[in-house]
Amino acid sequence: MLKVNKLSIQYGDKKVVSDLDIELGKDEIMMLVGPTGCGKTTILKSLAGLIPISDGEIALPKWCATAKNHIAPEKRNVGMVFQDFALFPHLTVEENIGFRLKELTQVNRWINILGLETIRRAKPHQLSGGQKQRVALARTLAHEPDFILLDEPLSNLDAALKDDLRWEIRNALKAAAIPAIWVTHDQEEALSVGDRVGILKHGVLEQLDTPEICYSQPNNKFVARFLGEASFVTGECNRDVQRVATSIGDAAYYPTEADQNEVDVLLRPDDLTIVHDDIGNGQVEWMRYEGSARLYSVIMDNGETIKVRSHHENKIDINERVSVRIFTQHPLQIFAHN
Ligand SMILES: Nc1ncnc2c1ncn2[C@@H]1O[C@H](COP(=O)(O)OP(=O)(O)OP(=O)(O)O)[C@@H](O)[C@H]1O
Repeated sequence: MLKVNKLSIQYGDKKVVSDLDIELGKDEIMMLVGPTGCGKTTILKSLAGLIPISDGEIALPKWCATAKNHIAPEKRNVGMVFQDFALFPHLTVEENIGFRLKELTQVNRWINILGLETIRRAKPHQLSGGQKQRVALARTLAHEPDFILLDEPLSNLDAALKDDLRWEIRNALKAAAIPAIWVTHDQEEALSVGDRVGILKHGVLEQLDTPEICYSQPNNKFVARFLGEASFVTGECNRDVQRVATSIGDAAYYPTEADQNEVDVLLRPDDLTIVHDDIGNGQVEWMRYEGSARLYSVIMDNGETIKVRSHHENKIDINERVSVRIFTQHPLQIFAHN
């Protein structure tokens, strides 16, 4: 189990990470996301012992690092997987995976699990990007680290490959039962492969929870906007029946402190329906074709802008009148109106 307690990190006078608390279960995968420059890589480096911390502690059962008690990287038994694979070019796949290992059981185990048998004697320059990343992962896992840090491991690979490989990585981490922190810029990846997602802003963790909770019950509008398309419409809460009424329909809501009369209601594009309607309640501003779906931006007659996702066969031209309605059966998240 990995425990990070009130961790703060500074570069000179500049505080980059503040009061970070994370506790990971023994085989838990935490995705770490946030805008560029918010401190994700800095956090990974501090956990690996590559940079000093200014406050707080990082603890595993075998050691505890603090500002005064720095633990050297090689004493932490941490595994790292980078976007550039970092393989030794002159060594074969099996030599890379077994680098400095005396015993080859783990090497053979991960070659087998990650499907590298046919390339075990190849050199890195003979491998595709996906194969290189599998080798890098196998090397990390074969060394049996106590925890693993992944810094955008898939960002140098093409989209089709990413999809499969992210699941292979998740399955391998689970098979190894090692806690992992995985930094990504890909929202879909963050929501689909992690057990929990941490959303960071200016070095502060805004929310750390399951993907479902972060997506459907974000703590604030920043988190809501960061994880997927988010529209906000004005609503009025009726506490007696726990429903919120808006200009495009009403729905149940998650009770929060923002439970005032007037609130802002979070709508995801899939919470809504859109049909062509000459009278309607809004007008299509733009449409983005996504293959199986179409994403519409609609300017409502009351001035609010709403994004709606619809089946690809539901084709509506720009500037056409439409009717947009709330469709979802699940409660909606509300925020204080501003
Ligand atoms: N060695 C350094 N010295 C001084 N400032 C640094 C150093 N490394 C990073 N920073 C600053 O710390 C902040 C956090 O950087 P970090 O690389 O951790 O962000 P990030 O969230 O990983 O960004 P990205 O998503 O772009 O990779 C940034 O403002 C960055 O400019």
